[in-house]
Amino acid sequence: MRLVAEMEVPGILASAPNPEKGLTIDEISRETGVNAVKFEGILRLLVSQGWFRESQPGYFANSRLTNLVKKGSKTYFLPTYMNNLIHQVSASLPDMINHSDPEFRHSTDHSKTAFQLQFKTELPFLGVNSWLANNPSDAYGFGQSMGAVGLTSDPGILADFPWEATAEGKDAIIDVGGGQGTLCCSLAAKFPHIQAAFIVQDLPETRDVAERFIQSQGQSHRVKFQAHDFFEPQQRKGKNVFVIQRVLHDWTTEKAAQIIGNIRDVLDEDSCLLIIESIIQPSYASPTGPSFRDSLQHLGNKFTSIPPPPFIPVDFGDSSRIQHQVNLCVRVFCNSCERTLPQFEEMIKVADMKIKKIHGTRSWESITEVITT
Ligand SMILES: C[S@@+](CC[C@H](N)C(=O)[O-])C[C@H]1O[C@@H](n2cnc3c(N)ncnc32)[C@H](O)[C@@H]1O
Repeated sequence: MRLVAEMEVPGILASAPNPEKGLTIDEISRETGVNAVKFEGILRLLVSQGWFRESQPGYFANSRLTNLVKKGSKTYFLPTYMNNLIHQVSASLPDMINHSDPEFRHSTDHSKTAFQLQFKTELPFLGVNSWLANNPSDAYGFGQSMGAVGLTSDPGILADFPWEATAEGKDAIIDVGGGQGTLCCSLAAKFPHIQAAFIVQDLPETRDVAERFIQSQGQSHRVKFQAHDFFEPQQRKGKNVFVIQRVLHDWTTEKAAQIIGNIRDVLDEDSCLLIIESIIQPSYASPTGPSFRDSLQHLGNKFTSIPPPPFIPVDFGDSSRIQHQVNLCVRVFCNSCERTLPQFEEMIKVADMKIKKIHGTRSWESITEVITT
């Protein structure tokens, strides 16, 4: 994917005399200078996964998916930066899990991961004084990639939660560890009537990528960046909606509890905390279970374990692939994980809080409302 994205194959096929028909492998080879025989096998594999089409024997054309890897598209950094980094680091996953030192194998330290093994560094991947903090171009690539991931989850997150009612009468919606501000920008664009300010809190090195992104979305007047270390006391007090998305999965239970504890300290009856993150379900399948019709009766606008029909896994198999993939990503980079419901409850209990409600969404993540005990 990195190869075709960097070679700008989508653009080359889009400028073919007939883009529906596309180009032959020899024509692509003439345009790009790569070896036709070597490149054809790569294109065929990508066709089999839907990334391109073979419009007629020997002709390759763009598919709808190709737009995702087009230069200039919002998702361009996934094939060209993040997936590449994930592939490099994943190569050391076996050496992390089965490390010769038992202390390393059982460590929960975020400096004892596949990332440090692969990159031969002592620095943790992200956070204060991390590898990202010391490598601005990587911080930029990572910020852009997180923004692209946001595009995959924002539609469901926005559609399946009462954002306008929750923001009513509030001073601000504050996205803690909000990266480049994708969620705030998506919320601001979809809900023009929300009066509350949108604040993206993240480390100072994220400011540049965040402010550029917010400006590119035309939201600089409503969405503001604020440098804030979430291990320090929360500075924003008042009537606020705190949101924390895809952050707690980067940290151990104790550290994650510390992060939400700092938000808990400023919560009162006029403010709330929403955790947006996946909840991992078991993957076993049983030969017994309700009919499809009865199973679907359990679907509703709240998190619930839907009883699977016979031979369908509890996590609905491949539908939960992204959650399991992200689970391993945070393992290789941060020595942490996506949580199961009991692990989620444990983290919230350690922070001396409790779950009010878990909202299932059509995204791959749930929205968990958390309150003080
Ligand atoms: C996995 S990214 C998630 C970003 C964003 N919430 C999203 O969903 O796209 C984790 C974010 O936490 C930020 N972060 C890490 N350590 C932090 C700290 N100590 N204080 C504030 N933000 C931090 C990183 O800069 C990064 O933007």
